[in-house]
Amino acid sequence: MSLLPVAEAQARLLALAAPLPVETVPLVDAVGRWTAGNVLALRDQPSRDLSAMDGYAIRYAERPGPWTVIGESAAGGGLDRPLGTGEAARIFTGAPVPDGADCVLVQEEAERAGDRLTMNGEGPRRVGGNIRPQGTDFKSETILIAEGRKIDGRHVALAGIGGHATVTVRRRPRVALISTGDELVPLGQPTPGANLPASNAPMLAALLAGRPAEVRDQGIVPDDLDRIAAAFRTAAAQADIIVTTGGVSVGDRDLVRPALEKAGARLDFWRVAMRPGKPLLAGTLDGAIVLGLPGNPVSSYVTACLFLLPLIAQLGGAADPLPRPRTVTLGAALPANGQRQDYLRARIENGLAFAPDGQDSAALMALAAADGLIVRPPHVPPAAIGESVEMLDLRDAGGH
Ligand SMILES: Nc1nc2c(c(=O)[nH]1)N[C@H]1C(S)=C(S)[C@@H](COP(=O)(O)OP(=O)(O)OC[C@H]3O[C@@H](n4cnc5c(N)ncnc54)[C@H](O)[C@@H]3O)O[C@H]1N2
Ligand code: MOO
Repeated sequence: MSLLPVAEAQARLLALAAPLPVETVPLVDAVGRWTAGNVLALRDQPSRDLSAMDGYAIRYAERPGPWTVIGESAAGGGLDRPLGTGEAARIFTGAPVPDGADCVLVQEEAERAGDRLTMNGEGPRRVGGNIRPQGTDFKSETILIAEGRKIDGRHVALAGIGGHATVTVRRRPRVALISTGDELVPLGQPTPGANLPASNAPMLAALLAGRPAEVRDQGIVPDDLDRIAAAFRTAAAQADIIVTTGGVSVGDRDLVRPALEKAGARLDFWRVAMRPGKPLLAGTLDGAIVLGLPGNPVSSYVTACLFLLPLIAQLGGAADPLPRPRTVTLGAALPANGQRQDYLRARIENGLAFAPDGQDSAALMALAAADGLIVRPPHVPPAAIGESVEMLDLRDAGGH
């Protein structure tokens, strides 16, 4: 099999993923998930003409007064009768404007003595001054949040004001994590000889924390065909996504691919034209989607950002599941690139992007210090200082 271009591999992976069934949840619980349909306003906002200021409801043509104050309109309340000629009403921010009034005189520009009110200053600039007319933010039936948008606090406010307490989203995918490798020991355990803490699964769990996924770590499985195949079958019975790390390259101990076949999976692709992350593998096993990430921690992280997060977004019904790069300006030159799309760990300093040495796919120091990944397409020529390049933000990877 030759190396698949990154965009093609992403498209093939997402094509394996149909959005999950819907569920209706309280608005706040939907944060970070994607709307499963358009969210329509159930009411006008404002529901009627409201005052934008504390002051007096008056008739514009009657400035500068005097007026007789006949009552009060407070937020949630109102005046029990329309204003007549020469009449004004005390009014507060958010309170309904009484019939007969057409603007609000702010109290800083009002002079009041008992019931007698006069204007003291410029007053409202126009008919309708200091009034928020009914339906100016939105009218009933307006699309407040389009299908497939990621919900955040702004949408909670918008849908909430629009009359909703709940929203319909997709069920969270269940993600099973399997770490493969004879050399691995759980975090914090002794590492005699060439043993190594198994940091990939905790790293992935951390990447998914706060995102819509139910993560289950199935632990470490040694490099044994039958045991990896058995782990696959256990995972397939309870997960929507099975993520393995390690064992996807070409060594004799790289058994994830044969174990998948043994478990009865269908391989969709293996090996992508990217650095890091070349040996990435994807397939399906029963109803689950299998993503085999390379064992090198940086390769694992970068492929998770570029494939696992978009997959979760796709299953969640995101309209735009792929991460969006932004343009940055280079602070140091970059060499020409080879046949694989490069994702360089980069820092932003004084507004310029630098990709320091230490780009090895096992080098966690550079990853941990990085602000983003500079994307270098295959076969691009050298890039000079001041040139624009694309960068993926590592703080917000995937699933808009
Ligand atoms: N002859 C070739 N060798 C390699 C190729 C190749 O094309 N031809 N590809 C290289 C590339 S690129 C990568 S990336 C690695 C990925 O290999 P695997 O996915 O098979 O990973 P492993 O060999 O199992 O492990 C690689 C490395 O990562 C460490 N590791 C593994 N799991 C974990 C974990 N859970 N937490 C922390 N670290 C982990 C492991 O100890 C190894 O050091 O293959 C190249 N080789
Ligand atoms: O693709 Mo590997 O991730 O270059 O080291």
